[in-house]
Amino acid sequence: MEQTLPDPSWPAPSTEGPVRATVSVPGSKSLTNRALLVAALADGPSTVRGPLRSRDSTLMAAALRSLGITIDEAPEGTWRITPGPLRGPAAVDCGLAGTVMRFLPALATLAEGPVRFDGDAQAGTRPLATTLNSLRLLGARITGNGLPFQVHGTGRLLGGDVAVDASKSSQFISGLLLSGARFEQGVVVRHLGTAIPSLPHIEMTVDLLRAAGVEVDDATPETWRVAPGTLASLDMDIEPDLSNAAPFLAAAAVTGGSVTVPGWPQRTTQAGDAIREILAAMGATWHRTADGLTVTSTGHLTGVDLDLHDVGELTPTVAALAALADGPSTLRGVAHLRGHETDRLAALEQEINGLGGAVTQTEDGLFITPRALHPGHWHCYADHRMATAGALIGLRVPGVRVDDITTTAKTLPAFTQLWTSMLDTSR
Ligand SMILES: O=C(O)C1=C[C@@H](OP(=O)(O)O)[C@@H](O)[C@H](O)C1
Ligand SMILES: C=C(OP(=O)(O)O)C(=O)O
Repeated sequence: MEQTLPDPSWPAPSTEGPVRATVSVPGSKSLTNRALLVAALADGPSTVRGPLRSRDSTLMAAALRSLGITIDEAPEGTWRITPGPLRGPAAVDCGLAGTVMRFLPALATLAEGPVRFDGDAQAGTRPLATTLNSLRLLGARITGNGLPFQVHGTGRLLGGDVAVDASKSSQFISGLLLSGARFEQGVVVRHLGTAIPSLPHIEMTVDLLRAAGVEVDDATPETWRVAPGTLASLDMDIEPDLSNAAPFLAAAAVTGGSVTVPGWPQRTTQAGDAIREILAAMGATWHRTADGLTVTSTGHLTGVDLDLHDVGELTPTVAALAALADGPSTLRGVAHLRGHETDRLAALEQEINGLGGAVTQTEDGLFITPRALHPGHWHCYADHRMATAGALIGLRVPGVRVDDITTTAKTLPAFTQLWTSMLDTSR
């Protein structure tokens, strides 16, 4: 007898009414993984409150533990990180995490012994050679030019001046800066190439290093100088992840509702903060109170022409919003998204068009003309932000099935619970 296998895809919930909810979003991936790394290099134990627990941060923590760092997790969610001598042999699983594959090799040069790096098959397609070559220029011995590769740590790195082409990822620069104070000569990183994407993420790196007492000179554009020295231990709260908050705020925007995210920081280096102004440019309104950031909308969104170079992480959410807007949109400045978890420009074009949309890739972005969309399968390509973009479109288009919603575990394992309870409280 023929058997039909159950469809493992996730039926994205849709709603005709406005979404009205308060959604508490877990900690920032970018802050959590930087805090872990800086704490691992510090001269004493650090306390990190409210860290993100997700695949990317678990991989970072596991890698640091295998290198000799102690990370104790208290039940209320606080991490206590106690540095120790960094040592190999160790094995680092990068998964699909850019922060692990591009931040940890520099730290691994400071370990005594070999450190082997590997990751998901799809991680092998993400740009990485710049990280390895820049470390070689600073004195490291590394075998391999991409995943898998091995850092032959000697417990020290000379450091000094290095020129880097970071036009494909800001993480090439952040990775060198984060460990740079522990290099014998510190590090001077100069960018040579077309514009660096995601600059707020480099500001976040500099900010965190300064919080650890490291001297960083970023007065010259596209040049960073990290003085050699010790890193002080951290005592910090992790902000909510504002890029992960974006699809929830966008849910208010596309349904004519109102969503509040508690704990929205007054001042932040997170690129995701830009979602406020993007939603405002599309016709929604936002205001901040002691309760958090609230986005309210009539449900009618205008098309926009936006350069997302600094905030590329938001592109899948913004593309989904644009597909549901009243007029066409152009998203520019995000050619580097071809090297994210998947080629996000190709994936967004393919998936929105698969539901009847009209999206065209340009050299550095997307041109999106809203069309009436129909039910269908939405493929994620192992990309957490493709999954949440599919959920957002599904809110307004009944019958969208997201093929692998579990990929949201990369940065937000609780996504489906938060999404469905946002809808439950709205009914
Ligand atoms: O340093 C970081 O934490 C990040 C930097 C950015 O990478 P790119 O510069 O490669 O875009 C961003 O997109 C990524 O999600 C996180
Ligand atoms: C690009 C992203 O991640 P990563 O840190 O793996 O580069 C992202 O989260 O959108």
